[in-house]
Amino acid sequence: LSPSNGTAPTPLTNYLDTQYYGEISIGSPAQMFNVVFDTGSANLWVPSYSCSPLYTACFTHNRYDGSKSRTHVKNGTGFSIQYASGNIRGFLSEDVVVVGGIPVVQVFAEATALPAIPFIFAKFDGVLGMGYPNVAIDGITPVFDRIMSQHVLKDEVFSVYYSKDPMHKPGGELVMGGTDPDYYTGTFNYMGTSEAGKWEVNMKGVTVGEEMLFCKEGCTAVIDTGSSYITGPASSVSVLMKTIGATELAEGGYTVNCDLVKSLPSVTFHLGGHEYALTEEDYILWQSQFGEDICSVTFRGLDVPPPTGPIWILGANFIARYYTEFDRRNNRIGFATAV
Ligand SMILES: CC(C)(C)OC(=O)N[C@@H]1CNC[C@H](C(=O)N(Cc2cccc(Cl)c2Cl)C2CC2)C1
Repeated sequence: LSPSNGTAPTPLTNYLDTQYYGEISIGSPAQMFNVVFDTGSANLWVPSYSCSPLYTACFTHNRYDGSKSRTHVKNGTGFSIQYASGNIRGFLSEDVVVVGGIPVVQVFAEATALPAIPFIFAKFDGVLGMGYPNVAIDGITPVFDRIMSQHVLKDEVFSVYYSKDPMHKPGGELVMGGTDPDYYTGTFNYMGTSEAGKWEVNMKGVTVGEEMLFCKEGCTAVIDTGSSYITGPASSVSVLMKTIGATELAEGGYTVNCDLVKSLPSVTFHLGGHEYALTEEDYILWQSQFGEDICSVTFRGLDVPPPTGPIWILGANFIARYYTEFDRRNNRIGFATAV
């Protein structure tokens, strides 16, 4: 722990503004893993040493070997996660997990089936869910809950900074127990989570330029540190893309003519009585490939079926603009302007 102030920082690496991950250790002696700290889920999983060689994605990542850890406790219960992007299967184990210098005895999943799509593209090894316990598969107590019950944190909160500047070191920071004033300016605006058990809030509307076009009767916004982009209902996003003159690519992405980027409108999210605007700098990913510029739009259409949906998911590109505090003590989320 940082001396006496009860906060525990973990530096994050930024990969292409789409994957932000930090290092944890599992086992004794420590086996190191890069994980996404994902507020949209609540389980910890890493690739397993006993992953079948059929799964290439296991062999391009660090794998946990329980037989090499003297603090490993066998469990063996089956485990699976159905992501929108692919499922993961494996089994449960228990061992000492160290996050930000804080050790916890944690039940986690060893993945033995890791689909190449999408995990061959992942720079991280696994996922550490920072969601509420009731999102946790198999009712496993999440890591942050185990850390809170040790009463070592100053406040029962964690905060996330995602940098957009490739030169800026580190690429981001997770702070457990508080916030890091080095990475935001001004004050926090808070809003209650819409249902006690998820990192989501009520959104009052989405404005493009000066006109409120979407979510006019109110809707739900999920603040998801594990998502790269902003997603909204497919119909709304396709209208939004038409409004800004974007064209759809095969795999669901959108691009705009780079010459038009500077004249693009702001997209503003009305949350908790405040307006959170993203300018074209925040939502256009400008890449030069083979000498030509590609300007992709970091919005995606995604239809989440009721009762969960329809929802908007505010991911990394939103968090990169608005430093976010996730407050478990008061069941609220705070935003401040990121530096
Ligand atoms: C219902 C439940 C299973 C809990 O839902 C979730 O877990 N929902 C998760 C919500 N947060 C994003 C997660 C996700 O999409 N990925 C895949 C991913 C994201 C960005 C970049 C890459 Cl390369 C990848 Cl592979 C996990 C790595 C975080 C799903």
